[in-house]
Amino acid sequence: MLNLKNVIKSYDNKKVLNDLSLSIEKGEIVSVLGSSGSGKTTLLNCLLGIVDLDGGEIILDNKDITNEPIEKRGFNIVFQDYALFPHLSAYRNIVYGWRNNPSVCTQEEVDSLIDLLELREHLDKDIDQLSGGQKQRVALARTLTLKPKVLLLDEPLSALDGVIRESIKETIKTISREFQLTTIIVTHDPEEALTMSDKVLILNKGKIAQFDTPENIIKHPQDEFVKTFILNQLYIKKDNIMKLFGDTHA
Ligand SMILES: Nc1ncnc2c1ncn2[C@@H]1O[C@H](COP(=O)(O)OP(=O)(O)OP(=O)(O)O)[C@@H](O)[C@H]1O
Repeated sequence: MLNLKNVIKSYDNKKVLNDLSLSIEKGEIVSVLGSSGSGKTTLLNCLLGIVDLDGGEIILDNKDITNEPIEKRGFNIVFQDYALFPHLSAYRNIVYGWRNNPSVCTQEEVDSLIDLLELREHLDKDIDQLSGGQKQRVALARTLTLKPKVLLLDEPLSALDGVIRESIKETIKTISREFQLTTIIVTHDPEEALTMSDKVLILNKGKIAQFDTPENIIKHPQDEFVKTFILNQLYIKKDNIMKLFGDTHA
């Protein structure tokens, strides 16, 4: 279990994360949703250990990791741009971190990850020969060979279109279930957050507007921000599509 207790982070005397407390169960998929500047990336950076907290604690499996260095936390991230090495093949990218930590994962486990992510036929290809979805899967495989306790994904679907988005969504869900891997996804897209996650953390100006299941957020939005900002975006999308068919009462 991951616990945040009264987490505070300030920049220029302004609280960017303002007293966040929450618990995430092992194996849960949680999306962090909020408008630009709401503190999503800052929260990710605090979890990773890239920036220090100004107050509060981060507890992972009953251990206080607030002051642990990045490499000892057990968090791993797949960045929005995947951060793959363009001069290495897909396979060499996948095993890059594992080669330096071979005790973490067996060759059989690496092989089964490659199969799970349907990458076997692409292993010898250069990175620029891969589609966006294939690059995303290589980045996921590379991170998973390091057996993170918590997987962080920064806007994992933003560079992908329609069908591929849906297939990566399913892949992320499968990985999380199969490995009982706590997964935290940063996104600014309500549809993405609500359809991928067990719970959604909605941030508004560094505070928790609501931390709840997708169903509760839709059926019982906790405040005006959740109602007007998040749900309205979904209704606007739906309205726009219905207007195409001449239905103005969608
Ligand atoms: N290193 C920094 N120095 C000063 N201010 C910062 C720094 N990093 C972030 N901020 C400020 O903290 C606030 C939250 O930024 P953050 O990047 O966490 O938001 P976000 O929700 O990820 O936004 P976006 O969706 O646009 O990426 C913003 O007002 C930003 O200007």
